[in-house]
Amino acid sequence: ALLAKLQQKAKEKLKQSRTKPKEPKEQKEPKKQKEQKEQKEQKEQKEQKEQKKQKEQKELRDVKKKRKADKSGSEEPQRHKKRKSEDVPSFDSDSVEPDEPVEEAKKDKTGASEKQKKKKKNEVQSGVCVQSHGETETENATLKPTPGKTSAPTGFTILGGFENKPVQKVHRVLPQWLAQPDVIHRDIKSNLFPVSDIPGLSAPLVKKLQNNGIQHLFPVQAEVIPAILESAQQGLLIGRGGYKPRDICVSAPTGSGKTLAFVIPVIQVLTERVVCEVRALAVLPTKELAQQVCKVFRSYAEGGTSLNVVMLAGHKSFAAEQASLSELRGGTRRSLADIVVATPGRLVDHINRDSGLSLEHLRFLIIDEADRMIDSMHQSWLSQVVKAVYRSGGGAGAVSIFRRIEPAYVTAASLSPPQMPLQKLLFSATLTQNPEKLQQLGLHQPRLFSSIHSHSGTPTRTQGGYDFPQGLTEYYVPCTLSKKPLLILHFLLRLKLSPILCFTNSRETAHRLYLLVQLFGGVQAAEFSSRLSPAERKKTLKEFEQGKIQLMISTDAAARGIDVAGIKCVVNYDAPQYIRTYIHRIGRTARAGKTGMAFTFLLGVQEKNFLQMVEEAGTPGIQKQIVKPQNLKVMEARYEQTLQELANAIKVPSLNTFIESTQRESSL
Ligand SMILES: Nc1ncnc2c1ncn2[C@@H]1O[C@H](COP(=O)(O)OP(=O)(O)OP(=O)(O)O)[C@@H](O)[C@H]1O
Repeated sequence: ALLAKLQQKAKEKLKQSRTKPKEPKEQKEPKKQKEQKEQKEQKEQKEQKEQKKQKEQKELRDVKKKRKADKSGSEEPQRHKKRKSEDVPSFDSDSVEPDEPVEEAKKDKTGASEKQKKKKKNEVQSGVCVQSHGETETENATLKPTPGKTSAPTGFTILGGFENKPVQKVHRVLPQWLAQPDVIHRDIKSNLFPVSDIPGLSAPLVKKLQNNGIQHLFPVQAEVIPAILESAQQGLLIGRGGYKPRDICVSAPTGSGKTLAFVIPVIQVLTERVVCEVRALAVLPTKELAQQVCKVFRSYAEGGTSLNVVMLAGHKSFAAEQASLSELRGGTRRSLADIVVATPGRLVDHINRDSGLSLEHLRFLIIDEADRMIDSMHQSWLSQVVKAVYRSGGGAGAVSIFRRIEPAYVTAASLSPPQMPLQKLLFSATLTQNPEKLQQLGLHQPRLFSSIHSHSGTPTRTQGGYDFPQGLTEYYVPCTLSKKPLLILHFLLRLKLSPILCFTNSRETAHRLYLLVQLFGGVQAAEFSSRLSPAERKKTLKEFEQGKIQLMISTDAAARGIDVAGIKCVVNYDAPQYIRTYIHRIGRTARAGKTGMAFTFLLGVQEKNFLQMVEEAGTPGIQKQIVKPQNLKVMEARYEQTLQELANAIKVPSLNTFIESTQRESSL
């Protein structure tokens, strides 16, 4: 307006100068002074107005603030501060925030306040990447590009986050049933329970146990037997209260008596059955284990019950197994088996070839060596079994208790109609704690029984570790490859540690060592591996058990579950590669509360890794056992001669080749 006024005045002046004669110079000066004076006055008035406006705004804000403070007296000061900007409705870019010190409120060249800059700096430090929109976007639009910084082309401003930050440790959180198991005491000897005191155990079975020389039950049996019996309290056809019973998982050390923990309750529950149908199925990973478990089932089924136990493990021809499963009478097929003990491969064969194995009445599915069986899930044996169990669907009438429909989801509706339950019972000395692996088993409200670790006397469960038998003493023997055979001979002939169960990592090593010991003489040895037929293996095991064999050299075929009484010493001729293998191997001794020793021969390169692996597994302690070279010297001459004989016998061109091949196989 001032400019327009001045222009107007200039125009008028020009007009006057054209019409009027020019005034003398002295007359011009006062006019200019007058104009400057006017401008000054106008400026002062404007400044006064501005100050007044600011003062009013401040007063208004103060009043509002005071009111708010009265209203929410308990509010945190930080939150209150944050609201300041919200409380100032007419805050524009030119006004100075009155509550802040003047320096802080000062604007920089780009128009952003110090406070805003600080906020931005914090965001950069915390590595936040925010999308700029609304107010921030406008700010960005007016921001002049700073050297070294690139503005984001897509509406996103990258504020940083490239610097190294410490990675947060992820802690494993187990489901409650895995994290809080029912505790089983690991110390067998001081936790024996008289058989007659076990709740729910029938008198005939108590008698049978006593007749078999069992006066007391081991901790795992005292916990698990009543739990299984309780879940079948209402009989075979219906779960307790009409509901499906909980599945049971048991993790207890090797040799702690897990077999009887499922054999006894299953026999007791099935004794009440009227019609013979397959109601219990035990699945085990190897033929030898199936035979062993079958033997235990038979010993408790015979005399006193009419239960039939059938084994499907390939020890007989398929046709012979088929004949033992069912018979045709009066045009209808009748089951001849109440309890089936099987290996997964043979079991699936019988299901697929419809050999007369009906699982529609199955009440107990026992998975022994469960972790190993989960590993073999790729064979999909479990899904085939479950399919066979629910094959009849709703055929026997919609509300009949014989109706069996595989529950997809557990809901009130799916659980309310009573139906014949299928209960899974899992057993292992090294049961996985991996919920993802366990999920493959489709467990229903599982209940875990697990042994305790009591180094300090306080019962605490091994975290991520394993349980070792109480009576076991572990040793490792540092050695060289060429001295290994001499060491085993030293253990047998000089230390008199027989019977020894010796493990190698391959059947070739087992075979060569067997030949070497045979040629050396003075020791009754045998090998046990897939080189032998099932019948030969059975014979070897029997002879070993009878004490006819002093040294049994085996692959991991005998590492799991094999129960041979009287093994004093286990030798890991080749160090095992996995901790689970180690635990099962050494668990062939110190069984049923007895004592035993386990030696592991370690090459220099293996020592560190092996000891770390065993330590992490929670070993109560592994001792170093040094065999002095002079102790082996007496046998060396004979040993060299034997090696030559062996080289000729197995037609290996030179001794070096023998040693080299052994080296290759036994390297970790
Ligand atoms: N209550 C008991 N009293 C005496 N001996 C028992 C008792 N229970 C089991 N045993 C014996 O203890 C030994 C080990 O039992 P079992 O084979 O069931 O152990 P396990 O826990 O299955 O071992 P693994 O994990 O190695 O398979 C067997 O010889 C068995 O006869």
